[in-house]
Amino acid sequence: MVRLTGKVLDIEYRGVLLNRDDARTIGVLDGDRVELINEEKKTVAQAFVTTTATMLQQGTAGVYQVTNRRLQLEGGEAIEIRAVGRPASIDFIKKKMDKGKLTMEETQTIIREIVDDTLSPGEISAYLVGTYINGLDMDEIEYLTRSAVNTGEKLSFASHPIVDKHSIGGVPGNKITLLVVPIIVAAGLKCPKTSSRAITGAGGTADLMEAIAPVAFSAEELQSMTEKVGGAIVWGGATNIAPADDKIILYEYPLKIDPHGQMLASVMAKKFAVGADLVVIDIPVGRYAKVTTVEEGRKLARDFMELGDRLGMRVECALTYGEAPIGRSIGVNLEVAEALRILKGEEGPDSLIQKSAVIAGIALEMAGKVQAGEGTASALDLLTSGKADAMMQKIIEVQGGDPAVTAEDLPPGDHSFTVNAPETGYVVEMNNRALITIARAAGAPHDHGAGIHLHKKQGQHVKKGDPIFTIHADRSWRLQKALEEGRRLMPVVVEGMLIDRVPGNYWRTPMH
Ligand SMILES: O=P(O)(O)OC[C@H]1O[C@H](OP(=O)(O)O)[C@H](O)[C@@H]1O
Ligand SMILES: O=c1cc[nH]c(=O)[nH]1
Repeated sequence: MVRLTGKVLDIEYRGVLLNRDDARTIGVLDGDRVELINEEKKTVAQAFVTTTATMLQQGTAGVYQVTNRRLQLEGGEAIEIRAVGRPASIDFIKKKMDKGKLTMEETQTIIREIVDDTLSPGEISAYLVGTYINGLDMDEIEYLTRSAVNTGEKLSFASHPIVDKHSIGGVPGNKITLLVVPIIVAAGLKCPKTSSRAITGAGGTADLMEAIAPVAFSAEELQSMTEKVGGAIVWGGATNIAPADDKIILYEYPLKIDPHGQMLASVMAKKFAVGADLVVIDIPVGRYAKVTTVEEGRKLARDFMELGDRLGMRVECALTYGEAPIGRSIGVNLEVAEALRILKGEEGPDSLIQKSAVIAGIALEMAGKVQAGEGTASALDLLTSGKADAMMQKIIEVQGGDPAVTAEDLPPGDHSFTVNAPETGYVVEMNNRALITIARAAGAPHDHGAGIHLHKKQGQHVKKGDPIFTIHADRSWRLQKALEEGRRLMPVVVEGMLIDRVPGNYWRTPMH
């Protein structure tokens, strides 16, 4: 055991930086694990070793911010450091990479070490890719779900039922939670909704909600907000509810992957941990969605229901149309503005209103609020009567946002480019995946003004020169990046007499 002086490094990363001479004394090489002890607080972290003796003064250990959250150093305290062996999970990750079946104990160890920040980004990615390529069977998915819940906190409500919804994502513009949750709560049900940030998309529900209210709350706060107004829409990554989830999503996001077993566990762990009794799952089906055929969607629905049975939750799934974006907007401000307009009774796209009403309607029927077959109409009634809007205002307020927020407070980015129809004809294809790539290149979801507004949708007739969609960005270099992606991907196909024109010169005239 070696004693060094702790120095907090103002870098949002995990690990500890050691002077190469101290590393030699401790007996570790760059990348090895060390245990760090600050009085009663301990953690295991990866050591990074300086290549010169002067980069970090000998006798000092530089602790990165993520690791310091466990040690809580202010700087200048003496900390004890010793070498420890490689994490136990690495053998289990290797087992999955070799197509093995993981036990409950092995899964629990992997998840515990992810939550404790013991595993390095490379090891977490190896685990994810192992599960992506070799899959997880239903036992392994149940172990993963239980482990994700056991490593965090659970909510416990005195009155039931607790109703929840979740979308598997994969379709752009899917802002339905901003309508579905207030409808469910306006019907008198409790819905403590936790959402993730974008995984494969250009804006997850947590990203969207954050534009109008804080979303980072503890499990206790989520419970008390739900008890007070009936519901809330928060970011799962801040709650300590299934805390492994967000740490896993962090490595799925750049790869744009959402492995089947991880997705089931991620969604259902969040439902189980909030104590949900009744759950509606939205499964968008479309050529460029996560689920490409109805058969695949039915199989996934059965998996969700089986997992629900094993965990004691009643699950119903809706296979929804995922060929085209939902509504006419993609990206944070554009999507939230579209949802707020509908809540305020202004006109909005049918695809968004109908989908939200169908999903909320299933929840109302499951909870016995209405007879079977009457859910959609009842949900629409709650939406058009303004009751869902009043409820959304309460939810925004209880989360610390401004309940008077309107669509006008959420402007699209100033830098824009409109793509016009090259020919008269029909919009025969909208490639969802390409639209997401373009929106992300424009800066979504980090830049709230970034995204795409669709003037036309699949199947609509356009005249030559009609605007088809506008890309918005907060920064001009981001807009240029988005245009490069657009030229490469050609996300919209208008079919008239001309099948294609190379290069597509409709990308050439910027409109501001
Ligand atoms: O980025 P992609 O992969 O599209 O999906 C991720 C989104 O889907 C789910 O939506 P919700 O929480 O049910 O609204 C997640 O929580 C997240 O917001
Ligand atoms: O919350 C979610 C949604 C989709 N996929 C996941 O892995 N988690």
